[in-house]
Amino acid sequence: MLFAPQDTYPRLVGDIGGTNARFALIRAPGQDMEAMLTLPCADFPGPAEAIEHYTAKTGGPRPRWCAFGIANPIDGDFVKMTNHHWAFSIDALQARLELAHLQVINDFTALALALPALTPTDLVAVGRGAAVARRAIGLLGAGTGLGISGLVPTGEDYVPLEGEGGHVTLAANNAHEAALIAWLATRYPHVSAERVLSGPGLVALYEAHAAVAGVPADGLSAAEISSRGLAGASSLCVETLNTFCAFLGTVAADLALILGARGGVYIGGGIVPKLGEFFARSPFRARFEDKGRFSAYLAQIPTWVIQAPYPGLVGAARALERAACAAPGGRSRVCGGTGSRRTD
Ligand SMILES: Nc1ncnc2c1ncn2[C@@H]1O[C@H](COP(=O)(O)OP(=O)(O)OP(=O)(O)O)[C@@H](O)[C@H]1O
Repeated sequence: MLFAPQDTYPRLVGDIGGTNARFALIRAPGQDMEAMLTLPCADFPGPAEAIEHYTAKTGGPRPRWCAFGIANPIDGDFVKMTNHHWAFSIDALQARLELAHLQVINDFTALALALPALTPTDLVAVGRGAAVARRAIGLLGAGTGLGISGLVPTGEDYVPLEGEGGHVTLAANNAHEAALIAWLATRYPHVSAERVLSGPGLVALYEAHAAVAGVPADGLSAAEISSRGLAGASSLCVETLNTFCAFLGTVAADLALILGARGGVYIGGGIVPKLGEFFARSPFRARFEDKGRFSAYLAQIPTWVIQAPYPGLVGAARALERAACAAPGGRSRVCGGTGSRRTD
């Protein structure tokens, strides 16, 4: 079906994590995202209510096209979130919201789509290395869970990866890490990377440090562990944060090797961007390069922390733009107005 560019607006974009749902609007072709709002998922029975709350607050004409990333694998029409109670049918959601087009994609697939649109001010480089153009790019991020994705170049474009890399098996790099993993294995049947590299994982890692050191663990939240670690107020929290960064270095390097990510590795999610200078000084980068015969290969690969405030929304906007361009008549009739930031 042919359509005019304005038929795809207003566009609603979203980024639904295990804890927070973020939304924004693109009202017309060529306009930037506006009215960004973050809502706690726990306050709503499902995405329909959260989106209705958002659109009632922002006012204006009803959105016609919508895309959101969600922290879940997408396999068919029914989505049941792993990290909280939301469960919904994509078709029913589209009908209830009276949308002409609805795209629900994995949140890290959406974030991967945003990467080419990020500018140097959106990124903080950690360590050396230089990106090679038109090579694969890696992406990982710890939040409520551990998201992993990437971009693989095809022709003039990229294909975003949709996998479940957060559930790979966590590997130890030394005897202390092996002891931590052995303790975690008494709690979980499978010690995946996400068991450590996430908000709940940071708490588990702190408890593992306490158990291995033979000292009592205080009942701290992930945010409390990181704030005490950043302030140097607790040696156990400092050690926990350093081990967290080291494990992230291991997993980021594994990802870079698997993808051949000479285009660089990006780090997003809700946790690392809050660690600031601590992360730059942490064992992350040394561990990233600590791969025996492949250390020199990894030393050439840059690693960046994403500091942009709403990169998932940029990715959802890119997903809509790609869908509009791919629709019959879209390339000639729709692709003029990006409604999101420039891509490569
Ligand atoms: N300052 C902090 N330090 C460490 N962990 C934190 C901090 N603030 C929040 N967290 C943890 O980060 C997680 C929330 O991450 P994020 O903001 O990415 O949410 P989300 O987008 O809903 O998550 P996701 O997309 O991973 O499901 C929670 O587990 C929380 O405990």
